[in-house]
This record gives sequence, C-alpha cells and structure tokens, in this order.
Amino acid sequence: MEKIIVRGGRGLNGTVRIEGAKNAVLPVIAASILASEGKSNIYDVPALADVYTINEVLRNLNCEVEYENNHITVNAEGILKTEAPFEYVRKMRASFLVMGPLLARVGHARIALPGGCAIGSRPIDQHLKGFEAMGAEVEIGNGFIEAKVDQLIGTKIYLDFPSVGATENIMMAATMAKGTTIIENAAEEPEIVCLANYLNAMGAKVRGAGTGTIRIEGVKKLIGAEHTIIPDRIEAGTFMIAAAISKGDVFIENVLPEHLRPLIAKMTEMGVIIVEESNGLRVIGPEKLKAVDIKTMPHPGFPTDMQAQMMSLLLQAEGTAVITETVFENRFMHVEEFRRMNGNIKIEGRAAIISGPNNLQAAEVAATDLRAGAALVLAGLVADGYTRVTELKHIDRGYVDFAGKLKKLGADIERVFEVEENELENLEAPAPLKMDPNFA
Ligand SMILES: CC(=O)N[C@H]1[C@@H](OP(=O)(O)OP(=O)(O)OC[C@H]2O[C@@H](n3ccc(=O)[nH]c3=O)[C@H](O)[C@@H]2O)O[C@H](CO)[C@@H](O)[C@@H]1O
Ligand SMILES: C=C(OP(=O)(O)O)C(=O)O
Repeated sequence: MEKIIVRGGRGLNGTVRIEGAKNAVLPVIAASILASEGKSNIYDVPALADVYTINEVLRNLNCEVEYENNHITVNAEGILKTEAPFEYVRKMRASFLVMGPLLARVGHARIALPGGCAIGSRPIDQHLKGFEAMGAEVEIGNGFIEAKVDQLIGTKIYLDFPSVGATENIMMAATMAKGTTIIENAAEEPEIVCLANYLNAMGAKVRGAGTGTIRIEGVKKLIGAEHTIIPDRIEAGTFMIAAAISKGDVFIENVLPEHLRPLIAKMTEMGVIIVEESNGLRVIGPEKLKAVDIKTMPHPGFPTDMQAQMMSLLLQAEGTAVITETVFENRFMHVEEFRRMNGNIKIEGRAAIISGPNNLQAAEVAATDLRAGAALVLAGLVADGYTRVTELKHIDRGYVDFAGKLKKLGADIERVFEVEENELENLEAPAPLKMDPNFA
C-alpha cells in the first residue's frame, strides 16, 4: 500500500509553484467537444489523475487527445460517440460535464448515473432541470441517464442552488442553443469565468460569468481555440496553510490573490502574515494562532474545498473555533481521522467545534477524500512522530506530487510503498527459476 509518511516539527521555507486549477481544467477539456472544426490547445494543464480520466472519457467519445508537458491538444472534428460508461463516472463525477457539450453538438448523450460519494449524495437534478427546460427529453434507467433533443432552445433557468457543475453544464449546452439562455442564481466561482473565457474564444457569446446571472446567446458552431488555465486557488490555499501551520516562511508563486480573498481574510484574522507580491503571496506562520469561526459558502464565500485544511490549522489555534459546512451534507469524514491524532473536535449537526491548541500525535490515518487527505498531511507537519497517510488515490486526484513539493520546502516527508501483513499472501509468488538447457 502506498503511504505518505511525515514527521512533524520542521518549519517550511522556500518557493512553491502552483499548477493550473483542477476544477477549471476539467470543464474546459469537456467543452472542447463543442468544436466541430479546428483543434483546441489548452495550456497549464496539471498532471492529475482526474485529467487522465477526463482525457480517457473524451477518447472514448472519439475525440483525439494528446497530452504532454502540461499542454493538451483536443481534436473533436470526427463523428462523436455519445456514451460515457460507469467506469469513468465512478472515478470522477466531473465526467458528467460531457453531457451539456454532447447535447449541444449532437443532441444525444447517455452517461452513467453518478452515485453518492464520501462528501455527500451530490444529486444532479439542477443539471437535468436545465437541459429539460431547453427542450431535452431526459430518461433515467439501468444506471444511465439518457438525454435527447433535435435542437436545444434558449430559455430562462433559475438554479435552486448556485451549483458549479450545473452552471457549467448548462452554459456549455446553451452555447449552440437556438436563441438566448439566461441562468439565474448561477455559480460565481473563478472556474466558471475561466470556462466562459474559453467558450468565448471558441466563438460563443457568454456574458456575465462571475456574477449570479449569465446570458448566453446561441451560435451556429464553435471552433477550436487556445486557452490557459487559471492557477489552482485550492492548491495555493493548501500550501498557504502548510506555511502557516509549520511556522514557516513560504513564497507561493503563480496565484491570483483575488481568488483567495476569503482564505486570506480568515488566515489574517488568525494572526498569519500574508504579503501580496507580484505573481505570488508570501505566507509567514506566527508563533501563536487565534481561533476563528468559518462558514463554507458558494463563492465568494469561504470554499468548502478548503474546509478540511483549515481544520488542521484551527487545531493549532488557541480558543474555540466553529466550522459550519453548508455546501455538502457529509463533509466531516476527516474529523474521525483527526481524532486518531488526538484532535479535540465535536460534531453538532453541520458544525464542527474545535478546541485548541492541540498537541497532535502521529497515527496511521486514511484520506477520505482529496482535501481530507491533504489536511491530514498538513496535520502531520506538526504532529509528534511519524504520521502515515493512506488512500493516496484521493490526493492524486487533486495534487501534483504533493509530498515532493512539501519535501522541497523542507518537510520531513516521504511517499513510500509498504507491504502490509495482510497483503503478503496476495503478492505474486516469485517466478520459478528457469534452467537453461544449454547450461553445462
Ligand atoms: C470538479 C469541480 O469543479 N468540483 C467542485 C464543484 O463540484 P460540483 O459542481 O459537484 O458542486 P456543486 O456546486 O454542484 O454542489 C454544491 C451543492 O449543490 C448540490 N447540488 C448540486 C447539483 C445539483 O444538481 N443538485 C444539487 O443538489 C450538491 O449536492 C452540493 O450539496 O463545486 C464544489 C462546490 O464548490 C466543489 O467542492 C468541487 O470541488
Ligand atoms: C470535491 C472536490 O472535487 P470533485 O468535485 O471533483 O469531487 C474537490 O476538488 O475538493
């Protein structure tokens, strides 16, 4: 089993460069399906497990995808297939983002129904409500969702919740609908703006992305375009916490501070020194941290994808902190793992109450989702002894060489492959020695 082993106690120092954003690149790659003419070139693509998965989804739909040195080329000019099997949707729910582009381009999509996952049930009713309002017929059966339409028609769609995925899927579908689509109560995340910029470079007419109302005038066709992915605000935030929790001094390069306002505000309230410099942020961890309350909200509120990492930091703060998770109904799975490290956390409904500071102790803990995994490694940076984090497949979905980047900053950390007692019997027996008949 692969593990990250980290020993606490070292202050981090130096510079870390942030990759392109996972949550921006996945919809952008999906949107490439819309180009019936010309290749798309996408830059600053992080080498993440999720990127390999979406590339496979596109190849299965008959798109040509080449990926090298953080650069992807997509050619979607051929005749497209329209089915995305469970194999991909199970690995990554964002595979469902191909539905909007397929409906726009060919009027048909059959995609495995995404199941629940560790952070909540994550329904897709708002995506489907949007497609149906635009005239698609949607059927659910045998574990698949099938949608069909001759021509999508623009209309007004009010989202019950500003869902990131539903906003993206509907926005992509609407680019080639007849007439104008207006999405109200749309998500305002920076990743929505990144996608809209790409769609507009392809010839779409999307206005208002980044606000609660997005207006899309349908066009006849889209062509391949060049696009650079925005920096990953969640990876940046994770390294900001690594600097702060270890009482280090780290320069975080390739970030857009305007995407990190809620985190900068809350960390500053805690006593962390954050200096905005050109193309980056310098983060200096103080001797003592103050407890603050956090409430996760859609953007520009505090991001749910930083909740677990913030919990690591709050475990080190003096006083009582309350984290309220309002976006996902089950995103406290990491609390049980923090308790194994001696973390004092109580759960009351949607709130986690943290009393600190805590003398964290090393333990073997499991990543329950990708941010929980990163948060446990962060806690390991200050825990007494060797923390062993397992289930690294989650971390690999969202972080490029997480342990390697922390090690370069001075952390005492290794990623290792350890054979467990119970895995021994499943190991392949060594091949029998072959005797060479010519051997005298
Ligand atoms: C690949 C990607 O970009 N993932 C991000 C995206 O996920 P994702 O797009 O799945 O998140 P959503 O914004 O859609 O989900 C937010 C909430 O709305 C609910 N909901 C959503 C859709 C729907 O049709 N019905 C419904 O009830 C969800 O269950 C959840 O409780 O935004 C989340 C919220 O910022 C982030 O945590 C994820 O990292
Ligand atoms: C929850 C996340 O991603 P996804 O929506 O891809 O599961 C995340 O990035 O923290």
